[in-house]
Amino acid sequence: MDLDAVTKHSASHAKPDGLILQYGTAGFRTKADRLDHVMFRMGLLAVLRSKQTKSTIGVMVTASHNPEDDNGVKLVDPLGEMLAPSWEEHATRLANAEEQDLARALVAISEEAAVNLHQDAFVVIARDTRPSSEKLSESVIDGVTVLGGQFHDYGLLTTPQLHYMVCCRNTGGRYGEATIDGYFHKLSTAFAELSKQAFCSGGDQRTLKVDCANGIGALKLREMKQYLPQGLSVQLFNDGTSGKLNHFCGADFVKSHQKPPEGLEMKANERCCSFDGDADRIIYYYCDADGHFHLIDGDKIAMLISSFLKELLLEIGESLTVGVVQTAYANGSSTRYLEEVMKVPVYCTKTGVKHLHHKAQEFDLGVYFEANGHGTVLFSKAAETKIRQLAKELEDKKGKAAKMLENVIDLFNQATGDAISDMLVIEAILALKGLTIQQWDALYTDLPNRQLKVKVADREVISTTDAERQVVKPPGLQEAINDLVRKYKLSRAFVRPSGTEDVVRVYAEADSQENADSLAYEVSLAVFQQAGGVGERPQPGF
Ligand SMILES: CC(=O)N[C@H]1[C@@H](OP(=O)(O)O)O[C@H](CO)[C@@H](O)[C@@H]1O
Ligand SMILES: [Mg+2]
Repeated sequence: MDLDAVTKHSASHAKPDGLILQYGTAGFRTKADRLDHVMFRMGLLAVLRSKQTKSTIGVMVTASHNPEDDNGVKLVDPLGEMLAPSWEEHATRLANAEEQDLARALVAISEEAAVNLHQDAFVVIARDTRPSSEKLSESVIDGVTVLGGQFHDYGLLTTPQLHYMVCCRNTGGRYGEATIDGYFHKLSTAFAELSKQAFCSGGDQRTLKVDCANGIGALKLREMKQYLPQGLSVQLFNDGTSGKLNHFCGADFVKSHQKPPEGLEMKANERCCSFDGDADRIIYYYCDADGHFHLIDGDKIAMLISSFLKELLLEIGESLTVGVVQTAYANGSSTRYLEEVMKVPVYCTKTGVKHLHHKAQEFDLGVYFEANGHGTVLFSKAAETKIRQLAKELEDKKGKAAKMLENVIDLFNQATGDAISDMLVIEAILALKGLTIQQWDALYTDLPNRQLKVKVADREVISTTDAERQVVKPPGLQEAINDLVRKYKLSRAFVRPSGTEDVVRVYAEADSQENADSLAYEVSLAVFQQAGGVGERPQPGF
């Protein structure tokens, strides 16, 4: 390592005085103008990780659903998964090192992680459409090259597309070709094959309206349109030509405000969906004839997908295990429906995709979705081999089901949740089953719920257990929540410190919206009072 060169280059990526950041649930995120040093240092770290794993590592510059003037960065590990936890610690340490300690921190990390410094390093980089992203990705490249790493800059990609590229590059092309064309080709071929019966020539054209959050999803979906069968017409809204990224639009806005995005004209019963700013989340919705808005979130998506998979498995007569992984934010009705009606085992993990992904790997077919629309399906190696073999051997109805499952494997992005890939899976399932969005929605009714944020002086004073459903500290807070929950029917509430924002999140559900709202308010007040709330006290009413 040429530490003198590192120190010299680092001087032009100076760390703002006193700035301390944490590699959180989704990497580093803050205002874009405070991130230059982090980008440079993540370039350095990616080189070390690449040398250590003897693999290509990805660096994605994005702040997903956060405002346009934020930005962020995360590293993608060899198989397209999130960075390993021990390296998250290295990332935090490197990002927070004072200028004069940077070289020492690099050496310490290399030693602790037993990095062979003579090994070659290769890093792939991509970015979202934020105005700050291009400059920041150049800083990543500066970090990579100063340590002698090779790189390829993909330029503009969705986050899941970068995960896909990393996975392709480290699996000798078995997963697909590591180009944008390879991605489009893989997904569109699987989609066309899976849904060919539904989209055969002469059939009705199905229309889907997509709110692209004025982000990267718009660019990539527009490029993909030419690959899709005639039978599916995808109409893009909030495509970035005029509106601001994530501003009153996108999956996060729609899910958290439970209302339609601006910039998308909805007629009654039209099928619509929203991507988030880096296109790794998707949410569906529609307005009924009375003008009521209906949200179909990640829980209902998981339900639709797992029921389709179960039907196909039943058809081929294979007893492969299907498990659904959720977080505490999953609507109580969804958990009940999956367990009691569909008889699918459901597991709850901590918030954050890496936890769900990890749990989902325990099943032959692991379906995971956060309620906010981030998710995918993972197939174990054994299940994939079995299904591909059956697709060759079986005939008639069984053979058809096995081939469909094979196409489902290819259509899902198994590295991470992917709005484009998930959208195509959902569109295929709805078309094949002849389901309208209303019929899908009607399979169960969500319990009314409310999410709130509370500002506290230090959110780390709250610690939780039981997949974040119970508070352990500060003492007395969980008892207070229990007492409040007891006042309402079909109620549930929990609080946890956010991993991406400086707030404590409060979630409540109950038998009516009014009750969910008051429970959420009362719990917020308890947090404010017992966990050091700052600023304005929570107020009732929304
Ligand atoms: C309630 C909620 O939606 N939380 C989000 C949010 O995490 P927090 O730790 O709650 O800030 O951002 C994560 C990263 O995008 C996402 O995985 C997660 O689901
Ligand atoms: Mg995102």
